[in-house]
Amino acid sequence: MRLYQMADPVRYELMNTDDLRETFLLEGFFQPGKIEFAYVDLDRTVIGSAVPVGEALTLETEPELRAEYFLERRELGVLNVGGAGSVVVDGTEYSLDKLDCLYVGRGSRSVTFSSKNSKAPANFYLLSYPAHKEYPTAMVKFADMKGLELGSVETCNKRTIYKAIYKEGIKSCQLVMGFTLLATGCNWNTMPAHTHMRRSEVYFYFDVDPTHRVFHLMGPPDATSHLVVADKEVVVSPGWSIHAGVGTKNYGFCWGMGGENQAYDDMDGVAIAELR
Ligand SMILES: O=C[C@H](O)[C@@H](O)CC(=O)C(=O)O
Ligand SMILES: [Zn+2]
Repeated sequence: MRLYQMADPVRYELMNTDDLRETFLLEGFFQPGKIEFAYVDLDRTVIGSAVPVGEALTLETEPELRAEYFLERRELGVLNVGGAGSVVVDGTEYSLDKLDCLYVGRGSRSVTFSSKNSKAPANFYLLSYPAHKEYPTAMVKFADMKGLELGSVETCNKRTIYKAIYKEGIKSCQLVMGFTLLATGCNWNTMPAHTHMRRSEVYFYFDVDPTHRVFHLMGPPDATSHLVVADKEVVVSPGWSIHAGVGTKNYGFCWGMGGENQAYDDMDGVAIAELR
């Protein structure tokens, strides 16, 4: 498992493009037939992917976790951004079509991933945080999520926020997870931007046209930088950093958070004119 150590705002100011990319941008997930993981020291986030092709893939513990099994002290969120698939948790099967989301509670011993059709494999995005108690494993289908409409065509940021794991939805210890889909012709996410010191956030961009890119904006509001992000890449956002982006075309992204406060609207907003 790759290990990432986050930079603080002081080191951030000294970083060039390569430094920024090596620290905040995680590439190389979604290898066919494999499970991939990265461990980020910030909030002890584990980020991963599972792309089952043919055989089912099993969630194995990692040496760095010093745990008998992966979810011994952790909880896991799973979002399918590929073809139809299923996840079996301790003998119970959950069928996940594209954009269906599963929460797997602490203490679940056996987790396996499979695809319905190897030619159109499931692409499971995985996000895990430490958990202090067990909450029941639960799935929410895309069709049953109530979207929150934000933005407008005039400001190029018309988009729908779908919350899956959150206070009024699937319960968890600290994981908050959902995704945002941009309307055709719109390209700005999370603008106006915000920070939230009580939680770090992980952005996973998907459905980015392979010939297009998203310019992800990060950093303190008065000292922003950008990362050029391709499809299925991940950006880690510390509490002191804004997280927003503008694509050369519309796209989707999964946002996931860990920390001490699950209130979705606990954000410190930044006026657009304050950004530098
Ligand atoms: O803290 C919450 C997150 O930054 C995202 O949910 C914001 C987002 O999806 C959007 O505005 O498009
Ligand atoms: Zn946020």
